[in-house]
Amino acid sequence: MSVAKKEYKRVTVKSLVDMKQHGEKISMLTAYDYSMAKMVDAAGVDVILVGDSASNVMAGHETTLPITLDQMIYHASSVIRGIDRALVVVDLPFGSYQSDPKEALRSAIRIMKESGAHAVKLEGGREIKESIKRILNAGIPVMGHLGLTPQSIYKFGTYTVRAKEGEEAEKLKEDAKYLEKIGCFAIVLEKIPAKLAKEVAESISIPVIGIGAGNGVDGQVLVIHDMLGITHEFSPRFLRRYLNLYEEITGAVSQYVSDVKSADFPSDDEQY
Ligand SMILES: Nc1nc(=O)c2c([nH]1)NC[C@@H]1CN(c3ccc(C(=O)N[C@@H](CCC(=O)O)C(=O)O)cc3)CN21
Ligand SMILES: CC(C)C(=O)C(=O)O
Ligand SMILES: [Mg+2]
Repeated sequence: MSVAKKEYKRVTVKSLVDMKQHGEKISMLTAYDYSMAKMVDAAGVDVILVGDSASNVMAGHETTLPITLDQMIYHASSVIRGIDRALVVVDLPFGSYQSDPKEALRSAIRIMKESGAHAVKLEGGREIKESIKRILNAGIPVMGHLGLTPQSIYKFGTYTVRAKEGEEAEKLKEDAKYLEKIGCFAIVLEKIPAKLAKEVAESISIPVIGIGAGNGVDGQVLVIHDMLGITHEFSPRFLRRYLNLYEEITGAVSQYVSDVKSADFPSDDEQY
């Protein structure tokens, strides 16, 4: 397909749907702080996700469950100060939307008001439809998230590929259609068979962004620490590493340590 590339001054939820219509793939990466967001935005990424994966990569927790709404707002407000162009989507953290639709809306409003973000993302399909509808009714754009939903890790017990079986695949397809119908502007599909993801992307008109969901979808997302090789022990098959920053950074720091110990640093030129 020929791709007429249009430069969007500021990416909006509408420009993403436009991109799908024109066959232009959507690039999305996570960021959790000002300096990283500035680089990711300058490099031309379309969507920045302030993911609850901050719980893992920023705070060192084993799962995404412990991160709080206040902490997500802190990360999101830092990211917003770093960007000129990207659309910024923020994960509603575990516990901030599952108990009831009113609380879900309150949580989404806090994110929009206190961080300046442009949209929120919630994990789940029809189980959380009332919450999604309430947030949408308040004029807040919602991104869906189906397939591997890390906030439900203890229900499944593993991070293996989801929706390989008929029934789970059918449910996912119906959920995706439902999310489109009620007005979500895009959907993340995480770690499901490429064939199923392609089928879903072709069955709806809103963009489908994949992570471990193959090349038949409308865009891709990765955790920035993974693609830069900072989380060097995390090696799922879907990950492409563009740098090995773990080695670069530990190398630079150990050089600094040795320069300080040997009194090589600072030199005559590096003092007053
Ligand atoms: N650093 C980081 N990257 C992510 O992509 C990410 C997070 N954290 N935290 C939240 C979720 C969790 N995600 C995950 C977690 C594990 C696998 C995974 O595939 N892990 C192992 C074992 C899977 C298995 O049990 O089969 C793998 O080898 O692929 C994939 C996505 C995606 N998200
Ligand atoms: C992996 C992406 C989709 C995510 O939800 C996160 O980073 O929290
Ligand atoms: Mg997440």
